Amino acid sequence: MALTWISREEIKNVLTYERLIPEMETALAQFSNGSVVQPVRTIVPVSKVNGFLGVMPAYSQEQGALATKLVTFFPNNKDVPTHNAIIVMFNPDSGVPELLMDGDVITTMRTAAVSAVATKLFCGDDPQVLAILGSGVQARSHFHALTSLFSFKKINVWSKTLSNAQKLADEINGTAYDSAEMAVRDADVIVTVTSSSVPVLKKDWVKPGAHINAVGACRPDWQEIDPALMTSAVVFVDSRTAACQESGDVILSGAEVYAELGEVINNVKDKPKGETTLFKSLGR
Ligand SMILES: NC(=O)C1=CN([C@@H]2O[C@H](COP(=O)(O)OP(=O)(O)OC[C@H]3O[C@@H](n4cnc5c(N)ncnc54)[C@H](O)[C@@H]3O)[C@@H](O)[C@H]2O)C=CC1
Ligand SMILES: O=C(O)C1=NCCCC1
Repeated sequence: MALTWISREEIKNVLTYERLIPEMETALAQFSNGSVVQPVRTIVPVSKVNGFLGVMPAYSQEQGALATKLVTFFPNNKDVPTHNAIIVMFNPDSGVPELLMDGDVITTMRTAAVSAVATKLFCGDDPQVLAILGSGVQARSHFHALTSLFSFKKINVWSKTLSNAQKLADEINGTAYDSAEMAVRDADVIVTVTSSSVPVLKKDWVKPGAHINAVGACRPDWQEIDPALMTSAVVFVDSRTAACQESGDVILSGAEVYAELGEVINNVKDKPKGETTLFKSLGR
């Protein structure tokens, strides 16, 4: 059996947000209309580092794709990234494994591309101010994905450590804040991309009608969002089943999930008008 390896450099050379964002819109639509088989991932806790191994299989007959992503999240990593992933592709007719590829670049870009789809659905064409809470890998990918669609007049950055916020702000021509409240108060789009397991974004700080992409806190006992914000915003998810099993922000607040993004894309659910919207991203 000859297994082809596709490296992160090869993936970086072909993957662009211009291609990925429309592909993610299609994938979300197919997931929600049932044409993709994608059970909630299996999580193997690695408790000594408060991390996990996630096993994420999927099958699309339409696309002739049978694959599994294996991803680790070790939040205490310092000299290597906190997330590491590989993807295995099997021949969908024979079940023979054919491709092994880097999963880091895809995880990094795919996550931001899905937030970009959500932002485009709920924010109109002209959001002016973007706030990013967090300053790691996803903070950077979200900057790139969102600025591939929108021309923000101002980009605010907050991080737990001010020097990290400043470093990112310098890279992206943004403004660093030492208070999350100050960073988000005039924002039309807010992205929470932290490894925090307690809320970093409060309801009272958010401008009514803003859109939030809540990307961290993917375990049932972790939160990134104030419960009062979860229950007052219109909440969207990538997968309703996953949100009810994995999202502490949904489970612990008791927030109602209004719709999957795919249901809005498929015109099964209406878009809210003028309300604060929150996309709780868990990953696919
Ligand atoms: N929804 C999805 O599909 C995906 C979600 N994620 C999640 O997004 C988040 C960010 O991921 P990366 O940027 O790759 O990680 P990273 O390790 O590169 O960055 C993490 C950021 O969180 C900050 N942070 C850590 N603890 C904090 C705390 N207690 N309070 C506030 N900030 C804190 C760090 O300072 C850093 O800025 C993680 O929670 C990760 O699991 C990552 C990939 C996919
Ligand atoms: O979808 C993914 O990949 C991940 N989601 C949550 C955090 C770990 C990676």
